[in-house]
Amino acid sequence: MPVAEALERLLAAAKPFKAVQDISLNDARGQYLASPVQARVDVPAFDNAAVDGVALRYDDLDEPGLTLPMHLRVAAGDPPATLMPGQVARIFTGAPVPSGADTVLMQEDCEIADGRVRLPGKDSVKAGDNIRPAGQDARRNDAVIERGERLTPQAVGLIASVGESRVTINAPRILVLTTGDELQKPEEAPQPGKIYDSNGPQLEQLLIQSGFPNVLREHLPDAPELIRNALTRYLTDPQQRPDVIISTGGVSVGEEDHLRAVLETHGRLDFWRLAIKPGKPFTFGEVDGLPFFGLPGNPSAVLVCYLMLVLPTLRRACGLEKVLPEPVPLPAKFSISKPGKRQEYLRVRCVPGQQSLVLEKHPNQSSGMLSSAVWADGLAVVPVNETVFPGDELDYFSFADLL
Ligand SMILES: Nc1nc2c(c(=O)[nH]1)N[C@H]1C(S)=C(S)[C@@H](COP(=O)(O)OP(=O)(O)OC[C@H]3O[C@@H](n4cnc5c(N)ncnc54)[C@H](O)[C@@H]3O)O[C@H]1N2
Ligand code: MOO
Repeated sequence: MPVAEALERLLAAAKPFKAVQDISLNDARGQYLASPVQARVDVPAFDNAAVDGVALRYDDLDEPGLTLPMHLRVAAGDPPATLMPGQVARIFTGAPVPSGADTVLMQEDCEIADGRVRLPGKDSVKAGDNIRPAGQDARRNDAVIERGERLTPQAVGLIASVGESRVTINAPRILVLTTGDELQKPEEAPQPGKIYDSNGPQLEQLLIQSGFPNVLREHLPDAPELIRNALTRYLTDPQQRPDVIISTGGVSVGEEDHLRAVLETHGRLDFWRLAIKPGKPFTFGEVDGLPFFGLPGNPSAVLVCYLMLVLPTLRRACGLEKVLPEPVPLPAKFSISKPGKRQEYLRVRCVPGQQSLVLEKHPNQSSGMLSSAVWADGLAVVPVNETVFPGDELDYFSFADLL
């Protein structure tokens, strides 16, 4: 199955997460909103001065050089005041513009001395100059951030500006199951024939960095009975029941690859095997109504499948429409002379070229390697059946944009 079709099916199957949580805005950066935030107030709440200077009525500027006493002084935080025709007010940045005034002059553009101001003529000023109108940033009752949006620091600031101190976020619990008899924990001494688990730590950090911090992790041996028991335990314990399950390993064709069989008997297998490199044995299905992503065991396949297939699906379940960043077309600095049967995601670096940034490929693209993924700053996509020559443009996704 082509990658695009698999993604379409995953997104279509994504059901909104039921697990939501009401949290302090101070803890919300990086999280996905479960309901939109509505402005309680206009922002700014009142017309206010954008500069330090003088507030007046534009029509009072008919006589260039006219010198007037300043009747009022309004600073930020002062209550609203009123200005009569022919009067001017000393005003400071952020202060409410007095009713009756429609223009603010910057103090550098007029002469202020001894409580009086010498005014310029109309030709150097426009009515409304230097006033930030009420509601310019947000209007009362409007949604300032939509459901599904991921909260950036700026979004946190905007939500604070409309008077909200708490938000409701998506809070799915994600169970990560690593499988394989060959795996051992980092704290154990190296054993013959064994390798250290890197998928568990990598996947947990990918989830946390992309806004899903509620991760449970367990390692299981290559034993179908034990895998079934563990699933049953998680599914029947309300304290631990996940909203999503992601496994790594055991989805290929070998005799020790049991995950797919467990999925078929314990739940439902929707699809298996994609034209994606790395990640061919990617598996998707459902267990007890929960989405189940079976990622291959190779660590770089885990990275690519998570970023390109799993994360977009999690984001859609949060309510987000645009689940992948726009790729940037950039010229390759390398060639691939043999067309592939799978869409390939190359670990690349974006480096300065003669005319633009260009893509450099790591010389070793083995899906068992992670050092090339650490060297890389993103992924370049080579479509099925295509060759690449230096200068050909490829779609590039930076890790920073993807996460
Ligand atoms: N006869 C075939 N063999 C394989 C095929 C195939 O089409 N026919 N596909 C290959 C491809 S492509 C991939 S990808 C792998 C995926 O296999 P599995 O998903 O069943 O994964 P495992 O066999 O369990 O592991 C693959 C590889 O990754 C290592 N691994 C597993 N878990 C971890 C972990 N948590 N941390 C670090 N490394 C891990 C494991 O030791 C293996 O070396 O199948 C190919 N074979
Ligand atoms: O699909 Mo695999 O991850 O290329 O080795």
